[in-house]
Amino acid sequence: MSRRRLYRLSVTSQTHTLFVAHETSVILSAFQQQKEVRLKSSPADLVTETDQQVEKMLISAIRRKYPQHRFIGEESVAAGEAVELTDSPTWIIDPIDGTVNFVHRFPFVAVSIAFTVNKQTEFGIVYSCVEDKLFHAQRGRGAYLNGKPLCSDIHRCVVVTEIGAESRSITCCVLLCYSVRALGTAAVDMCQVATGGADAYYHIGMHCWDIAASTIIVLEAGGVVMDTDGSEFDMMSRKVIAASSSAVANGIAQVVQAFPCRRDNEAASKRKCDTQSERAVAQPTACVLHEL
Ligand SMILES: Nc1ncnc2c1ncn2[C@@H]1O[C@H](CO)[C@@H](O)[C@H]1OP(=O)(O)O
Ligand SMILES: [Mg+2]
Ligand SMILES: [Mg+2]
Repeated sequence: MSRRRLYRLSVTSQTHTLFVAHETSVILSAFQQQKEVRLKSSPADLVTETDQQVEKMLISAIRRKYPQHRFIGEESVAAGEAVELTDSPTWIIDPIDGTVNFVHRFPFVAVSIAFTVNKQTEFGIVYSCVEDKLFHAQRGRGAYLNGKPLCSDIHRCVVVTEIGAESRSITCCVLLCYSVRALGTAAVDMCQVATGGADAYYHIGMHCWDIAASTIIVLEAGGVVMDTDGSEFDMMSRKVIAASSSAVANGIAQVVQAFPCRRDNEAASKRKCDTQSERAVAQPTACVLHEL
């Protein structure tokens, strides 16, 4: 499996070459192997050595180039780090989205990386490794699948969601739409809305690293992203609807009944984290994502 995709990310005045392919080749070679699996919060919340290894590789590569930048990584948070989204440049990373799939060799697993400045997402990358599909979007510059532009001209009435321990609202949407799908990776589910494979996606209980990158991909493809109650999307709320149009999104918001979820940044939100030095780093927002 020698598929390689090379991205050059230019952030502020610096240029950093991020070999997304290097990390994903680790995932692909581990995909067929026997894995040692550990449980996190529930029997459906798994982690493998590969999740941890890929997150470490990504963070150390980015940190070498941008020592001032901050990170929110799924496995770092599982190891005890706080979720603090500040105005500072922040990378939000899910090293393997779809770990249950990865463990079972169900071929939908993705690396999800978003980059935010002033709490706004500047770009997002979702790489569905086995499918070899690379979705990316940059704020104001559109969304792409393997380098080809995406648009949101879609009317196929397929809804994607996840049916996990915390996805109790699925029955509401089954009544509403023609068909429901669940791929087992929130990032790829949401990219289906960006491609037009699905009309809508909703999920309650996922985390910010599951959907940070795919949110900008849906928006830049012309789609709509909102809270499950129809209010403005809040990345930390653990509730999301993504749809091809406001009408579809609002239709889902009317039937989905959310249940209480602890916010991703609940503990951290009480802390003051916008220091002067962080603001200074956050000023230049220009960033460019090039496919080479
Ligand atoms: N507590 C939770 N409830 C629902 N979905 C969750 C969840 N925690 C993670 N997910 C994500 O939901 C999808 C599976 O249903 C995956 O994207 C999975 O991410 P993960 O594989 O990175 O853990
Ligand atoms: Mg995930
Ligand atoms: Mg994960």
